[in-house]
Amino acid sequence: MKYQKRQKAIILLADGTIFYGKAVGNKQGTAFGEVCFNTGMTGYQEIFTDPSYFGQIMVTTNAHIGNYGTNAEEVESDSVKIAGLVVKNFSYEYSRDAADSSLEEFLDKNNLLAISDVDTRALVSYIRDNGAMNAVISTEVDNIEGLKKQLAEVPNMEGLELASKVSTKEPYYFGDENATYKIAALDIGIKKNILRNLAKRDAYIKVFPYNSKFEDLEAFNPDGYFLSNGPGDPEPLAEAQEVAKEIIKRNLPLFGICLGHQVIALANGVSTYKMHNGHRGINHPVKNMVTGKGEVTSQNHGFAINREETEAHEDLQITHVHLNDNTVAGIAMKSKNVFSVQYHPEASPGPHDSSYLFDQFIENIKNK
Ligand SMILES: NC(=O)CC[C@H](N)C(=O)O
Repeated sequence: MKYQKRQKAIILLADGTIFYGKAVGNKQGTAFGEVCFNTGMTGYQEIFTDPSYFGQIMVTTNAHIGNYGTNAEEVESDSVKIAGLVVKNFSYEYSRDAADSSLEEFLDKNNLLAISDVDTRALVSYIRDNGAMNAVISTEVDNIEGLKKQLAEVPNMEGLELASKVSTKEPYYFGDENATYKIAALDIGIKKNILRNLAKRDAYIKVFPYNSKFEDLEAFNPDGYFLSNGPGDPEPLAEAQEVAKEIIKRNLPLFGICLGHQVIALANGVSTYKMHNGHRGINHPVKNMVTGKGEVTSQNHGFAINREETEAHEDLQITHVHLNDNTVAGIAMKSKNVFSVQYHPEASPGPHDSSYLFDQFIENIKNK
């Protein structure tokens, strides 16, 4: 048996609640972030590398994590983006032909602190009841008071701008340069599978840093514009909102996913708010209000757009609704070539019910 004497570890929540566990591997250390949970039964590697999770400590509700190893191609960015990991059973062994390393090696390479043997069911039901909050995971189990002090200094997710921490520093290209359509994508935390989905639909994409100006994107002479997913609060993203306003003003084809959707709402004067607990999983039910059809969707967000303000807005239509809590899951502008969704049609991980949204974007470009 590997690591028979593993370090004791804790997760300490901002309200003082403690859950106990053990460090994964030989790791020792401390990591801070906002605690959140994902209910997906599969797709842990995609989750851990999704830039939208930057600054968050991930609790997985699936009881076995690591059992199918990792594969260099199943990433949503070039590194692990979560701040820390909390699991029930961590599998040091893995069995899958396509895997090229164990999850333990993968996390070590990325220097990520993970703790296991935590009663994640109790932890998740606690944070479901008490709402999103900051937390620390640590092997310093005898330094609770010290950890509490440090934890109190960690900034709140509300109001926090994080896109700059994960965005590309320089523009780059994705796909085949001879493709039919050119798309300018603003990277406020973009997932690779969004780029793959656009490229697969005959698009050549230029990806721009979070603080680019509309003119920078326009200089690529794109047929369509895309605003990506990403971490943190959408409210402080003034530059991205400005880009959205300029695109909207010119009635150019625009599609936004998750953080990008929130930015489009803000550009229309609709406010966003922090949810009690976000939506994170791969079986979230959404109703398409235009077709009346249901979709099972992949979701990962802790903020949402204000429903009343969206309803009152004369140029906005609610196209998608989350069936668990009636929050707005998608919007379109009535007089413009602009639409967006709060969830993840790129589905990495997740079901493919919503991939038609990428087709719709390409149609919008064609019809322009
Ligand atoms: N996946 C995302 O783009 C998340 C958007 C935003 N950071 C939120 O938590 O709501």
